[in-house]
Amino acid sequence: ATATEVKKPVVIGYYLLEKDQINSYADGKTEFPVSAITPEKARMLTHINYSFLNISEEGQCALEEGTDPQMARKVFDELQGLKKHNADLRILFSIGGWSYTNDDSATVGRYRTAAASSNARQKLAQSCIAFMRDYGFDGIDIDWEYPRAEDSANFVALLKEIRRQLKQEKRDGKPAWQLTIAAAGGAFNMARTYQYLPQIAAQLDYINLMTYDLNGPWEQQTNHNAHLYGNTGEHLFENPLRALPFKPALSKKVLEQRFPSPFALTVDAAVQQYLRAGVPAAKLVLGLPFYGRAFFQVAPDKQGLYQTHATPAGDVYVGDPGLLTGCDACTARKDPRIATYADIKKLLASPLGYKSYFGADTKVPWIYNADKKIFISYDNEESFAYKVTYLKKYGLAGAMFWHLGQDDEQGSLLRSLYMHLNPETSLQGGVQYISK
Ligand SMILES: C#CCO[C@@H]1[C@@H](C)[C@H](OC(=O)NCCNC(=N)NC(=O)NC)[C@@H](C)C(=O)O[C@H](CC)[C@@](C)(O)[C@@H]2OC(C)(C)O[C@H]([C@@H]2C)[C@H](C)C[C@@]1(C)O
Repeated sequence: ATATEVKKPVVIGYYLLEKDQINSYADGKTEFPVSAITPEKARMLTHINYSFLNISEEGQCALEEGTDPQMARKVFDELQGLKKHNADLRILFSIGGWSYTNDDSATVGRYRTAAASSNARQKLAQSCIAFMRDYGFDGIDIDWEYPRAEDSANFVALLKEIRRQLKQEKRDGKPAWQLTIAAAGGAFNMARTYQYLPQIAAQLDYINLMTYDLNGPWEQQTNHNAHLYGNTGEHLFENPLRALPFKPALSKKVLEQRFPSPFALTVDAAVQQYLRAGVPAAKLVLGLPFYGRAFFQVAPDKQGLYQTHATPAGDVYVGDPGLLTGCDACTARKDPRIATYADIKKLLASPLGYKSYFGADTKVPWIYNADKKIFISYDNEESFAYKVTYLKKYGLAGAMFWHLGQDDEQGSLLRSLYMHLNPETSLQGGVQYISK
């Protein structure tokens, strides 16, 4: 490669296939089988992260209990098969995810324990690398949401152990093994490990920022899922990073400069906080949501923005699954609070009164249905254009997104993301057929 050749931006797509979908994979009824990742899509991706593995009771990398290993192998072989369309494509598996690792999860203890001693770390790392080799993966992504402050040093030690063992694994002729994590996209979750970020980053190829879920039914007012910039009308927060026990202590002046407070919880705020922590921009990957979040009983002022709402906030949804009028898929999934980009496009095309707006300052779209008093915050090709311009401005490695199965049939979001990241390709009219 010529010295001047700029590294291709990464496009990291999470591929979710839950246990029951794996077990019934051969029945042809899978919602989003690997075959839905068309050759064209495979050529627009640099990484696919299979979600999720868990840590077993024995402290090892494993399929979720009750997963049929033969069917899992079929799925993984199909994922590896995508490389025939794109020789540079890397397929990693992701361990964890919200359900297995949030503070109230039944299995979060396994993560804390696995990181808490050198024996446990060595055993987990060894099992993950064996799993990776056995199924032909190209690396490991850890999606622990989130290590607590008291877990942070152990978390660094775990990453070091995995990296140490990966270095021992010969990988002649194929792309080097990679180790990545999914990391907090908001200052509150970021605060837990903030002071360890340089040490965490040193072990990693990429840090996938979950710069979404910035607002949801847990907030008093409606606001955006993943707005790039703030708005003077939105709720501001005291900056939790300012209160961290920095050693040596930072002067009041430095604290005020580094951690503006109060501040708006935005994508830009998160990226700047990672950069100020000393994380190399070239390891940062900007997370994009392929889903939107719906709020109910929302007043019409400001087209539903920054209004009170009545949306059940619990992890398991209780209430009418049909609240998001017109979203049959949401009703089938029994949760009207999360709509895929595909669902949202259908709602906007329907005669049900969903109107879309775009924030001149926040650079994200939203929907308000005055008749049904429904507010939906989401992302689209327009907000992605602004986010790609932003990530290029700060020299980030590229984009990640949650998740592949939420795009529309044609894969419009992925294509717009790819084209904005690779404008030279789009000049040649469509995805370059990378034949290798
Ligand atoms: C990492 C993650 C996101 O987890 C999703 C769950 C946790 C889903 O979370 C998200 O979609 N989060 C979007 C942001 N992504 C992440 N937090 N993490 C991430 O992107 N990592 C790369 C939430 C909104 C959800 O639907 O949770 C419901 C209760 C509301 C829950 C927990 O019952 C659940 O319901 C379904 C939809 C049936 O899915 C399962 C899970 C049991 C699976 C296991 C969780 C999953 C994949 O839907």
